[in-house]
Amino acid sequence: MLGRCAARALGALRGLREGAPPARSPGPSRRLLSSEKVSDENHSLPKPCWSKDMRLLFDQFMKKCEDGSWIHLPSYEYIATQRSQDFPTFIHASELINKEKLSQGRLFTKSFEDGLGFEYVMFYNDAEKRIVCVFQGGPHLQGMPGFFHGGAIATMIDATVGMNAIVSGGIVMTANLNIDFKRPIPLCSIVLINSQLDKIEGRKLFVSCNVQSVDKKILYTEATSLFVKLDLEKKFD
Ligand SMILES: CCCCC/C=C\C/C=C\CCCCCCCC(=O)SCCNC(=O)CCNC(=O)[C@H](O)C(C)(C)COP(=O)(O)OP(=O)(O)OC[C@H]1O[C@@H](n2cnc3c(N)ncnc32)[C@H](O)[C@@H]1OP(=O)(O)O
Repeated sequence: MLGRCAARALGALRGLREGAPPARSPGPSRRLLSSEKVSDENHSLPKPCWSKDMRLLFDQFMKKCEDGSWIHLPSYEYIATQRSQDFPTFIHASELINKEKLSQGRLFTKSFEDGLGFEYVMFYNDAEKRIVCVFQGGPHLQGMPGFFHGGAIATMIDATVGMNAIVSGGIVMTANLNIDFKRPIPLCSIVLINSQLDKIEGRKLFVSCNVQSVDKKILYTEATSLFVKLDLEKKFD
């Protein structure tokens, strides 16, 4: 059975999509799909730009979802601005940023054309408090020729450990992120980002992660992070 915090966070994630109907149930999605079905709405569903290997991994994880031990996490480009009152940081941002600009806000990882930037899908295991992200990076994420930019890797790590912290703790922000880049990651390869909630101390959530090749033979990156649950009474300057 899904923990209360995880259920609430998952329900909120679904309801945050621009124009999305309110989430009927905060429980996990039981809608099982395979890579043959293509959607351009929920970005964590198979798209034509996903490689065969990415689809294969998607199908393998969707199989693991069948007994409820793993949950396929949804992912959308836009966060409904009408829900922004729920988030103190957004309230502050809306005071500083032009309303029109704010309405153009889009999740950074979703700002590239299909296949050129960040293609990914995340799966959550509530019993083990971990998330696996299957990431296919596109050619526009290049740093050193032929390899991913370190900032692109950091972004995907932050997104994955961040999602783990959100599902475990609710509304959080990254306070600290330490990354060891051990091997360069070839451009356009598919990797697994394995994140794990290590401990919770009051408002602090400690999440670690590694980035591995799909065959798990190469350890590319390791990271540790600290997320802090936002104090809803506090105003940010
Ligand atoms: C449930 C609904 C979910 C809705 C989700 C909506 C959309 C989801 C869609 C996609 C999500 C994708 C995931 C993306 C993740 C990306 C996250 C980010 O990138 S966040 C952006 C980068 N981070 C920031 O800008 C944060 C800037 N910092 C701050 O705002 C603040 O410092 C703070 C982190 C909020 C903490 O400030 P606060 O005043 O609240 O706390 P304190 O300072 O009192 O600290 C509390 C506690 O933590 C310790 N702490 C704080 N910072 C650090 C640090 N850097 N290193 C070590 N320890 C730190 C501090 O010492 C206190 O500890 P203690 O209580 O023991 O004294």
